[in-house]
Amino acid sequence: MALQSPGQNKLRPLVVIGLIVLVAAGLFGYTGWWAPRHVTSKKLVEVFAPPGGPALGHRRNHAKGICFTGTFEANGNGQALSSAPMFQRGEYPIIGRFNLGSPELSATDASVRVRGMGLQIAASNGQLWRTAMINAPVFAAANPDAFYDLLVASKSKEADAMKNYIAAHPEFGAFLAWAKSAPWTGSYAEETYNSLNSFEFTASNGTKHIVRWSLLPQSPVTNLSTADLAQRPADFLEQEITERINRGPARWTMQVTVATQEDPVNDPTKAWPKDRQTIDVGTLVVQQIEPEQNGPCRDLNYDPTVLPTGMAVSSDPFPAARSAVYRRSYDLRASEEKYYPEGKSGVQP
Ligand code: HEM
Repeated sequence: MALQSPGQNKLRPLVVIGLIVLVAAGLFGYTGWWAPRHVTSKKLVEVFAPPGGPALGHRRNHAKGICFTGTFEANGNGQALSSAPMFQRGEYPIIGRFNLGSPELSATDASVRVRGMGLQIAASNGQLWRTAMINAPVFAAANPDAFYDLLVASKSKEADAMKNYIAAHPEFGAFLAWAKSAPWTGSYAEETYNSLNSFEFTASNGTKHIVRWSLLPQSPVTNLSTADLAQRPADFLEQEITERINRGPARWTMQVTVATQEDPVNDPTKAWPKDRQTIDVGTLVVQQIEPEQNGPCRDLNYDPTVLPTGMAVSSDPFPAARSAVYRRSYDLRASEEKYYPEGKSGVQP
């Protein structure tokens, strides 16, 4: 029988607590995207910087954009999936932003393949749903580390950098195929915007589903030829959307797609099969173009983890990483006072 001194007995609870902390920290690090073997938000923000340096006072990616306001008209059908207050039939105010997927503030609209939309829907009880979506049907990388490696390779001076990246990441192929072959539309109003990341919805009865969502344009879609595109002015998308909304609102159907057990929920490079259940939950109505420089979007960070009751992140590693990166980008641009356009919005990041 082993003998224990009174001192050893006193220490035991501390040792046990220490072990629990170590195991918990290990598990947390294993699941957390910021564990040492993972890329950090600092590196992710820095890798976007163009050769001439970042656009000070502006978003570190999707720098060029145009703000809007309007309403989300919920039809009530979303309640079958989520108890989110903005899924109750009714109208909810929105603040959104059309943008180009580039860190360059001076990018020409015809040169950027990825177009995006940042969106905030506010419920009357103050709860918010923030999302940032793009027109691609799949994302370029399967996880934040791979996305970092892709950005590094795309900027590398080594001739084989991209070739090597593609060889090591065949999953990049789906995005590449879309980028090469998808038609270019002539308007932000004609784009489909996809969440790509998956989230967990919980209905009032406790039922849970993993979902992704998309905004499908109700405006007719006209594709531009390459020749047409080449002739468009540098800011044609902003001019077009401003003129269009001045004439009347633009609308999108918000569609939620429900995953089955077989679907990959933690990898946005993988589309789900076309036959998955979808529910149209309402209509997004863009009513007013707002000033970009000092308007209501300036102080907003479309952090995809800002979610109402009934919505939560899933096992998809992107939203947590994006939250940290968007926060860092926000903190940087807001602290660059000389370049951060002045204005009053009252909106909190
Ligand atoms: C690890 C992956 C990602 C990184 C590092 C990243 C990085 C960034 C950064 C730095 C910003 C600017 C944030 C701000 O200052 O407010 C931004 C904005 C944005 N991102 Fe991402 N992003 C990632 C993934 C995604 C994905 C998966 C999507 C689409 C599904 C997306 C869509 C957007 C859009 C639309 C905006 C502009 C939102 C706005 O208008 O403010 N991003 N991203």
